[in-house]
Amino acid sequence: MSEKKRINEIAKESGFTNAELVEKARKLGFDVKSHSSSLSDFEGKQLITAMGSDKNNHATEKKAPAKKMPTVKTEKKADEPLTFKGKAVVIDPAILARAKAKEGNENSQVGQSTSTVKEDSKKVQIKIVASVEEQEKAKAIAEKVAQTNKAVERVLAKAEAVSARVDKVAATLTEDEAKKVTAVSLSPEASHQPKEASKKFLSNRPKIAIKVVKRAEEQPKFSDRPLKDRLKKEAGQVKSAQSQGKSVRHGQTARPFQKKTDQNAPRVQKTEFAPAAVDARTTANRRKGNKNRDSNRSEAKDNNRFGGGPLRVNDNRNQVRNARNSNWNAGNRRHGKNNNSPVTERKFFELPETLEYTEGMTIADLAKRIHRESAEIVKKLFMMGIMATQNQSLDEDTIELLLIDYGIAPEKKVQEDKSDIERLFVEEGYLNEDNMVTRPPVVTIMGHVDHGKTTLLDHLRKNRVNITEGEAGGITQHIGAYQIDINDKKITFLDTPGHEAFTSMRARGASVTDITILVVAADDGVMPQTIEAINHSKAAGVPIVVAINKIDKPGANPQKVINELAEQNVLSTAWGGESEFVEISAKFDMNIDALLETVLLVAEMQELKADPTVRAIGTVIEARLDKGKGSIATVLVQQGTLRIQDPIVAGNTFGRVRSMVNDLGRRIKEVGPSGAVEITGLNDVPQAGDHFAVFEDEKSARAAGEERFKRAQLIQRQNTRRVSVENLFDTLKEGQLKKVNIIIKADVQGSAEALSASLQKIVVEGVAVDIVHSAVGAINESDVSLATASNAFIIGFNVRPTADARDAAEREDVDIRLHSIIYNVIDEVETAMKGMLDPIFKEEIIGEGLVRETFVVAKLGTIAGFLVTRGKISRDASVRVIRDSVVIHDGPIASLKHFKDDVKELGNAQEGGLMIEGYNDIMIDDTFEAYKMVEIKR
Ligand SMILES: Nc1nc2c(ncn2[C@@H]2O[C@H](COP(=O)(O)OP(=O)(O)OP(=O)(O)O)[C@@H](O)[C@H]2O)c(=O)[nH]1
Repeated sequence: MSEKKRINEIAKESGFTNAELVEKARKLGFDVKSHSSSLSDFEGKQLITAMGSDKNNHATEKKAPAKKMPTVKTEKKADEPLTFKGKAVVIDPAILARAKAKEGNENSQVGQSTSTVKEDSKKVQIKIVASVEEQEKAKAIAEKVAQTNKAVERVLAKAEAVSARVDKVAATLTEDEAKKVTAVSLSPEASHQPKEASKKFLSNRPKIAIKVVKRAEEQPKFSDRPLKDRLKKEAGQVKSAQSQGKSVRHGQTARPFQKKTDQNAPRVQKTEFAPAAVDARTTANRRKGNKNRDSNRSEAKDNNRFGGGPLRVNDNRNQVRNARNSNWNAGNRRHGKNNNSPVTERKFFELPETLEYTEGMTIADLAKRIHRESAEIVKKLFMMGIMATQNQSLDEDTIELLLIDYGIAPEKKVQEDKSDIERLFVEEGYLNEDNMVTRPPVVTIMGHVDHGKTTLLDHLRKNRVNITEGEAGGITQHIGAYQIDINDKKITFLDTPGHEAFTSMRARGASVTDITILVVAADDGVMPQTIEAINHSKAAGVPIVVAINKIDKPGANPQKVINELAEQNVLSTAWGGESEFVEISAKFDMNIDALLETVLLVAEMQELKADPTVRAIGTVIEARLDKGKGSIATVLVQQGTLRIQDPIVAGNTFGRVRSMVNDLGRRIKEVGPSGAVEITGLNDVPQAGDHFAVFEDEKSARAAGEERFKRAQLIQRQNTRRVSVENLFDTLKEGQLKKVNIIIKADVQGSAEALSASLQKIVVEGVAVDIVHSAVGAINESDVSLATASNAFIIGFNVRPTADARDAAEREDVDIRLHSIIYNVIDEVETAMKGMLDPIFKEEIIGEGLVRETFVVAKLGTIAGFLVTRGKISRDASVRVIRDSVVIHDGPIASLKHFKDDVKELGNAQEGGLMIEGYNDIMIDDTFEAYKMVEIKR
């Protein structure tokens, strides 16, 4: 059985190509289609034989490479990985044969190969030498490194390793690149290099050269080319932009440039493109006014990077990032707050000529208004002796001082003080004239003790209050005030007899009384409290209706009362005076109607009007705290109408009217002018005499109430200054007083009158003395109360204040002057009014001492060793030296010592040393008394 073989198998075995064999087979007449066609054993042999005869025809040409190649391969195997044209070769005899045949065909220069190899080897050597020469620096470095043998060996070893790596890299390179790289050592020609050449190659450290060559070639491959291109392109853009006169944004041009420059292989780019970059940057800088210092700094960094060497690519990249950041930063700063550009100077503002200020402005507010720094104002205030911080509120005086200092005319802004409810009582425009209606008079009953005030009030309440049927058993409630009807007209009575309430209310600035009924008992006549009541009424400018009471009594003498009242300047209209006189009997209801009609008449004369349409304002008559209901206040409505749920401010309290009860105990929903009601709903208890006002809403009521409370506390702390002889002149100077109010209390009427007449004669420009009250008797509480209400001071002539009055005066800070010589009184008041009152000092002896020893100290003087025999001797006292009962010296103490220590004072029975200022003649057994000058209150 003959075996069959495929042509490709024969080709493998014979070393011929499939095509050759197929072609030959066809020529021999075998039936073959391709290299996979089969031939019998015989045919195969025939084919080989035929091929063999052909081969012989070209023997030299083909065999030479065929035989040499394996040799080369063998050599290669020993030393290096098998490569062919720089590619790894698989060791397969058939492929090798085929490849060889192919190469033979391509070159057809088998005979010349040896010489070519030789030439190439020379080239390689020349090239190596050349490259070594070119890389002198590298050599130098290598030589330095190779100063020790070990180092040289290490370098050589490294070179070998690099060589191996180069081979590896070359294997992966493209054919062209491989050609370049292996031109030195890896070309097929080079592979034919003898071993000696290889050794020589190594000894000359060709690998280092190769390394350098490789680096030089790699550089452009990885970064140089594209970067160059980009740089060229962008530099071109910059140039073209410049040439077109376009503005080149720094951030757009300089930044990309930096990036390129940094990534580039150093020298080439620097020399080639730096000028363009500088141009671009210069342009940008010029446009920005050279503000961008950072960009210059980053430029310097760039320059430094140029010297960094090609191997620091990554480092450069980082720097590029930094440079980019710095550029961005620079760009941002241009727009941002941290601009490094020169600080813009504050625009100068002229000071205003006038400035409308509000009290309580802070320094910062003021600084803003006058366009000056707060610090400047703080400094200015400091120079003026005022320590303040910029957020501190300034008072009116300080603001005005400051503005005047700046040359600005201060103008206080008139602000509506919502918390100032008092203004509503005097403000024009709060009331509407068109809505005005007649209102009932508010009457207070005053008079001396037991003259029948309470009897009259009770009688009026019980018999005149219009109690309708079914109303609380006809019993009126005591709420502090009530209203009666008489001839369809109403009269409001304040239910507090005496003048305490009257004065206390007046002292609080409230003036609710329209008419005073002065009750004088016909059987008793004018008594001290009658006079006080008269004076109170006069001081308040309230008309008096005199009720001569108890005319039913057998001993009643109305005429006497009229006469006495005339002495007090209370004259009947029948006598040409201003007061109405009515003779009554409160107890027996005589002439009460006449009294009430007289009151109404007087009221009519007064033309008492009110506007019931406005929000209510009025005065607190009484107030108390009820355990169940809380704060309860009786308020007298003076204007407007008070309604349930009204937001209200009363004194320093606030709230909403929760309930209203009238004098009949009836719950009502509203009350008009001159009506008195008891209200609940206030957050605290107001005081009698406090004003109240209804607000538009609870919020503003609360705000006003709180503000008033705050201010009241402040005033309390400031301890309100009352007029006294000491501060009289200052008070007059401040323009607060046009009248000096004086209350005179004397031992006898004659003295009081004489004093009163003398004081009224004092003439001080623009000021008049007003004797508010002049009476006989001790200074009592009522005098103090009147003095408080009238801002007066009291002169006691040969009289003393009662203990209560003294306490009250101290409490209310009322000045009481006690004298026994009229001239002294007049002199004091006149001096005070002229502001010439000198303080009075009194000598106060604090202690005595006895000199027991004297020591003379050079340069110092005589020191007296002494014993304190009475009281104490203090350092700040003066001493009077007494010898044989005669005062021989009087002067201040220079030093006081206890043993060697300086002391402030020495007590009784203590010993010490003493020096007297300017006196050294002190002797043993001299005595001395120590005294101080103490200012005494007048
Ligand atoms: N005969 C007579 N007695 C009267 C009259 N009015 C009052 N009285 C009596 O006088 C005394 C004192 O009367 P009051 O009403 O308490 O006098 P007051 O002024 O209120 O006295 P004080 O409350 O102490 O200030 C009482 O006993 C009354 O009865 C009157 O018109 N005729």
